[in-house]
Amino acid sequence: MSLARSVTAGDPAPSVAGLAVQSEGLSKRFGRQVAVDAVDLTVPRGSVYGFLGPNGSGKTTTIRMLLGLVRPTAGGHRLLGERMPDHAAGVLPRIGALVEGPAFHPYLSGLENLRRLDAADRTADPRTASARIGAALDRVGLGAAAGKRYRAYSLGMRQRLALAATILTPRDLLILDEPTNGLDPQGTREVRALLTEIAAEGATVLLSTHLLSEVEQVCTDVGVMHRGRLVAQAPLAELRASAAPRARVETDHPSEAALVLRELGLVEVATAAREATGVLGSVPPEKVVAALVHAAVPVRGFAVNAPGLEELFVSLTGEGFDVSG
Ligand SMILES: Nc1ncnc2c1ncn2[C@@H]1O[C@H](COP(=O)(O)OP(=O)(O)OP(=O)(O)O)[C@@H](O)[C@H]1O
Repeated sequence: MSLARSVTAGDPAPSVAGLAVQSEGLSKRFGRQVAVDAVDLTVPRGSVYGFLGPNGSGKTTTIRMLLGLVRPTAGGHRLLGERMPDHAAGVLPRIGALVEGPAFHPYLSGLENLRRLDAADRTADPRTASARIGAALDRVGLGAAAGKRYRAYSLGMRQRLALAATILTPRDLLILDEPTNGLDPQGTREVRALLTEIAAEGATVLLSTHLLSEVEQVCTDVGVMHRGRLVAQAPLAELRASAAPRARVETDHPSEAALVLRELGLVEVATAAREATGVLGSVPPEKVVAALVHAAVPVRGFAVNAPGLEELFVSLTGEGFDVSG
């Protein structure tokens, strides 16, 4: 019996069940402008998925569609395996979202603001409210500033309070739009550590960012947006491997050189008119040179190209990424 047939009607297919977010052809037009163009997201459960792209590439609009804050022009999606928006009532309480800061009251303290939000959550037990709110404030590093009025909070503190609001109750999925925006370096480090911790506890985290370094530091998976399109999506380790250092041998005898590269254990060995290339892996470049000499392959030039993730993404999008932070 096929796996597909063992699933009862109406159940999501097993592959879908393994995904925290899945979209098909998700699209949004604003008048003539296509802001999001047929995006197929696959966010594995338990991953920290970096939704990476320059400003204006469509990340926020995609996130707003995922959360049902804006209606797609075309396409659809599932969250935690459930078709949206049909199952919104059951699924949304399991999701924490940070999109545009929640409406915090300027004259109430951070603590009082969280109390209000918590009280409005019908799924939260009022008897454990104080412990829950205190823990959330501590986790985002606002314990000491809990009694301060929101209007006196810095941008970074506001961002942390918004984050605290998303983790008041345990969530299966966090969807965060630029969660480290406006934070100082220390705050940025703390929030990144917190996200890693939340993921280690079993939740899936989808965060948008324009910082490649953020993806490299916290994410297990990445989706790259460019002008409304998802131009790449893969586990980070896979992308790193495809951006791995490659040896390039300039020679009039490319097939002989390729043979040497293969024998040494280089992978993805390829030949062109006057060159042979291969991914070095753990083979040191000097060993390649020595082997070529030993095999008497006439070499005119030798180079190691290590494109790195940044170069790989730039080649995909034709645009640079902000690598600071
Ligand atoms: N409500 C709207 N009406 C018209 N155009 C919009 C609207 N919202 C977004 N856009 C346009 O859609 C495109 C994608 O914007 P979006 O905010 O989704 O990008 P982004 O990648 O999140 O960038 P940023 O980080 O600057 O928010 C932009 O060109 C933007 O101007």
